[in-house]
Amino acid sequence: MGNARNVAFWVVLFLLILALFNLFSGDSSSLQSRDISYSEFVASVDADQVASVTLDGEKVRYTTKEGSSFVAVKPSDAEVTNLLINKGIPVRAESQETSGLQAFLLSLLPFLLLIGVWIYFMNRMQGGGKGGAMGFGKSKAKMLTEKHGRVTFDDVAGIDEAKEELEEIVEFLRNPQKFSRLGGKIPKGALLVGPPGTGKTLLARAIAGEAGVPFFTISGSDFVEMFVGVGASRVRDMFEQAKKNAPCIVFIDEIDAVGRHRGAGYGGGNDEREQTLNQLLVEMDGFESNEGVIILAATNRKDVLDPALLRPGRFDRNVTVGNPDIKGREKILGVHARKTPLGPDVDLRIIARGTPGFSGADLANLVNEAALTAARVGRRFVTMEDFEFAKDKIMMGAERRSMVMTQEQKEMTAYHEAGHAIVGIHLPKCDPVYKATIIPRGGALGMVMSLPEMDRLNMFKEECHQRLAMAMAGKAAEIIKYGEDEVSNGPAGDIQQASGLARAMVMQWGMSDKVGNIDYQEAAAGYQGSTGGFSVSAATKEMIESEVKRLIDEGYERAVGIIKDKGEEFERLAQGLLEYETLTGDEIKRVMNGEPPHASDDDDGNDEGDAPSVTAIPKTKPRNKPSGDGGLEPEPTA
Ligand SMILES: Nc1ncnc2c1ncn2[C@@H]1O[C@H](COP(=O)(O)OP(=O)(O)OP(=O)(O)O)[C@@H](O)[C@H]1O
Ligand SMILES: [Zn+2]
Repeated sequence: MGNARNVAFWVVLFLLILALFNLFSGDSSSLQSRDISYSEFVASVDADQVASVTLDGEKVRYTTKEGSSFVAVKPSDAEVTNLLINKGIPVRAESQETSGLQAFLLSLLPFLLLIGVWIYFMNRMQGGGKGGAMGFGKSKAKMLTEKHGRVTFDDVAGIDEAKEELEEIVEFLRNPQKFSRLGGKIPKGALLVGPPGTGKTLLARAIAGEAGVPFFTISGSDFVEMFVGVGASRVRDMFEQAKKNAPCIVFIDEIDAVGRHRGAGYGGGNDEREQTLNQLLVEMDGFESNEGVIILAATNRKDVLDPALLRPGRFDRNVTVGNPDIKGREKILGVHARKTPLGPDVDLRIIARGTPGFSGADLANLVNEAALTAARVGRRFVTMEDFEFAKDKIMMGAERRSMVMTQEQKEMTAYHEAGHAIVGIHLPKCDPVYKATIIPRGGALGMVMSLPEMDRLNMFKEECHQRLAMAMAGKAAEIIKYGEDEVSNGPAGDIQQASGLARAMVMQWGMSDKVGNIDYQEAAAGYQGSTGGFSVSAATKEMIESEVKRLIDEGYERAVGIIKDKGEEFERLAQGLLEYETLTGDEIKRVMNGEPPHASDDDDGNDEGDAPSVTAIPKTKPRNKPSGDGGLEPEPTA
């Protein structure tokens, strides 16, 4: 490949030189030429002396046999031609004496220049050197080695769950034989899903670092090329390279760039991208999991990925990498502050508490900004004030404004989620609440999760009613706490969910006596013009709507009743969420009863500053892991 590129390069260079040479030699003859008037021309032109005459646009050019050439402005072609014919001199029109090869090359020149520029850019796109102009299909995967700094699990904090899930891959890479001997099934690939800056890349590098294997990194967008077939051959090459270096890790960042749902591209099909994706699927099927190549990919848009990518044998393992909670943030700050001298007043817990919604990258940035601030004023260590300054700078920056909650928003979210949780806990047919959080996630400011969330085969009427109450409990809580006028748009998602459920109850499941056991779902489809719909009278529509509203209203009233009834628990839980941000099911129950959420101590070996209520708890209980995203431990209540 490299040879072909070289040959092309030299050919072009040669042609360019030739062209330039001819250009100059052409010019050199005209350098000796002299402009003369037409009358002079008429007087001087003589058949015995003239070697050649050319009519060239506005001018007539002739060369004498002695070698000097003359240019005259001509009145008209006909006149000159007549003159020359009279004098017996042959005439050539519109072509230069030095025509032939030179003219040909000159006409070629712009074209050659274009080729040169094109080759230059192709080389640049290939990342210079090795790929070569003819090597478009070369993988652009970059290999990071120890030279680039070894990253280990110690450098990744606050996403312990994700780490644990990937631990197995590290084991496997360290000792592939052990696994294949036991016939264990090793995933070929894992998909790291999470918002930007949460440490997906870092985690992938840490796996390679822990296992001591090479790490190849490539971005999904590197595969996207305008030439059909290039992306596919890059994929092929990447896998070849990886197999040669096995055991190793290949990390494809932003896989959604290639992995989008086929046929769902912008403006219809995109052959090149589809071919690339197909090649990726083929390659993933084509190697055995025991070959020691693990493909990790990252995305924050799992929903747009082609389902084929997620099938068993491909990226069948999904690891969610979420934004860290308060404890996670503290740990991440700790990691990044390792090499930063901190002043005695710096308390990372307090910083963590003041940075809800910050991602790992934001926190890294925060430490960096604080260090810069300290350096600017000439301090030798970073103080709390520097952190405050840096935080303001980052939070007021445009980027994360939407993600980062103000204290008021945070409080409102806490009450909202506490409402959901209290109602969920006191309604026996609701699935058990296993987690409540006020950390923004996706489009939601917070959430209460109950298990099992889906896969219900049948739903009973009372259960549906209770679910409606739980869905409306967020809004009920906001109104109880802040009054009718202060309610936010936070419950929009809840209302959507409740409406969907209530409609299904009325229109599909025959759970409204008034409407009866008639399926109106089909009729509803008919409204939108699909065939097979039957028409429904206005009165019936009205009845359906009023029944849907009645069910939701009943749910809402029920929620209000429970929250008011359990006012004290509600208040405690909201405050607990404000303080701890994430609470597991057990912790919720404890907080509701006025106990500290966690029955264990903190694990940093530093008990100073811990609240007395915390240290009073026996320390023997093993630290229990919440099922959510990250640990949660008591905070000092200073
Ligand atoms: N959990 C974490 N622990 C320590 N540092 C982190 C963590 N998350 C992010 N960081 C810091 O943020 C930087 C950027 O993170 P990284 O590039 O891994 O995020 P990402 O999830 O891959 O983001 P993107 O989706 O934008 O590529 C890291 O280099 C690291 O300094
Ligand atoms: Zn809600």
